[in-house]
Amino acid sequence: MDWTEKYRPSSLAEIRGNDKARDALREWADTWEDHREAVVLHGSPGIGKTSAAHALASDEGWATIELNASDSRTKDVIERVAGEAAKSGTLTAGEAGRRVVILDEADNLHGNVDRGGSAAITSLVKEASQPMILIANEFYDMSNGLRNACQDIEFRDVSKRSIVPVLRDLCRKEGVEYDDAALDQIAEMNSGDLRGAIKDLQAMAEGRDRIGADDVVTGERDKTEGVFNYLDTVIKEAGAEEALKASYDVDETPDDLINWIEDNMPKDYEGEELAVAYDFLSNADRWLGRVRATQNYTFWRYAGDNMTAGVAAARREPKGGWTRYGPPSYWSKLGRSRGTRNKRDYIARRIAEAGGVSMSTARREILPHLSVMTHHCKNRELTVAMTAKYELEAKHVSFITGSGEDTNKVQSIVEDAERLREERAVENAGGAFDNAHAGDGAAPDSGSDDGEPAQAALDGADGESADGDDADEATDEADADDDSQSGLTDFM
Ligand SMILES: Nc1ncnc2c1ncn2[C@@H]1O[C@H](COP(=O)(O)OP(=O)(O)OP(=O)(O)O)[C@@H](O)[C@H]1O
Repeated sequence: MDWTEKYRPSSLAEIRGNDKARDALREWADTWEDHREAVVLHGSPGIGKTSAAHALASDEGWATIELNASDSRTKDVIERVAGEAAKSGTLTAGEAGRRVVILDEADNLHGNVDRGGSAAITSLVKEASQPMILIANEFYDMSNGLRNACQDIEFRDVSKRSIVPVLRDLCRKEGVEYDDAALDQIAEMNSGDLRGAIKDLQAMAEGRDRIGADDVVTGERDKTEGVFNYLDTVIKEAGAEEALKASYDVDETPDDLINWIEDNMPKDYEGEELAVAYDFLSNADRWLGRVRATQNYTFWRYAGDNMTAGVAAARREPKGGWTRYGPPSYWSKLGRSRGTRNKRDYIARRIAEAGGVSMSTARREILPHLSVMTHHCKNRELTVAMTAKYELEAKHVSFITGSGEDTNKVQSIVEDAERLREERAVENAGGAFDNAHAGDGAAPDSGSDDGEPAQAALDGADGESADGDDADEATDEADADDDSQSGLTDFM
């Protein structure tokens, strides 16, 4: 059995490393009758938000119902639960009949925004006759209205100091011996993610009576070895079916595997086969998105089929020789934790909307390119222009440029961008009847048409990626170029 489930805290007292949040949550519950507000628990994945919600309910003797915010059925269910409970509430005085709704992924309503998802959830939250606990990774990805309708409690990453004793305790309960250094290392590797640390510990304990410091390192190495073999099979030689079989031996989730394939496949594939393989990867990506939105892990299969059998089937001719495959780049890896993935996807969405390109072009080609050009805000003018065009907040600028969110540099860029946007709004108001902009809902854009790489990337149609080196080339070029040249015109 999964240790994270087996040892899931059953009472708030067992939640580690977030004492302040824990006390605030209890206080919220104890005073719920008076304020009747929902609460949102927010913070990185794996630090105990969902566990705290359930533990609280168990402490209070409340029944729970857990729903996913982006699921289209959620609204109906909440209405039913809230309605029913309201009725029974009149019969049973006191709290015995209380039900708490736990609403996961409250920051992931984008897919539903068009259909009024966020507004619908907000009004439910406001009207609910029962306590509601919302869970989010990124508080600021929630709509303004939804944020304002809730109290909020921040969960912080669980410090290494709090993780190690949990691991030690689990080892004792499971009768596994350990080196302190090994547990230290596991805690370190998982930087704040207690669930990740527990999962690593369990994986390492399998088939061993003792976890030594060496095992921790070996564990990592073995894992990578497996991926290289898998890549060799899928990219170089296997048919679809054989490729699928190889994927059963890899110790990586499809979420991680797609990054490995995406970064290494273009080293061997070219032309038409590359384009077809990219299509399969986009399909896989969509299935991964569905898993994230619904937590329905059976979809992983479809993601796996697309990225494995699909990529193998796209190959037109056998690939010989030896290729230097490498671990996923910084940019692909960023997708690994839900927090950063949300930020990355938010920016990609802004780029896609403003530039009329697909999300995947925005994410895989334009975003890395912008990042190189604005690294540490070195090209300030461009960074301001980008911030204005895509209407980015400080945290997004920080994400793209690598400069700290709270630094003066980033803050002043956001302010200047705001000013720039206002100036342009005034200019544009003057030319509101200008047909040249008719139907262009995006931020003002002079639409220069020279052949700069950034321009090409920003205009790039999705199907263009027949030459998979495009993105790399564009990035290299930007690196080598004088930054003030490339792409600037597009924002100005
Ligand atoms: N603070 C904590 N104290 C004790 N156990 C924890 C804590 N955080 C995580 N865990 C362990 O990790 C598992 C998963 O945690 P949980 O699902 O509550 O995290 P989460 O913050 O809600 O993550 P996500 O945002 O991904 O849902 C729990 O079942 C428990 O075993």
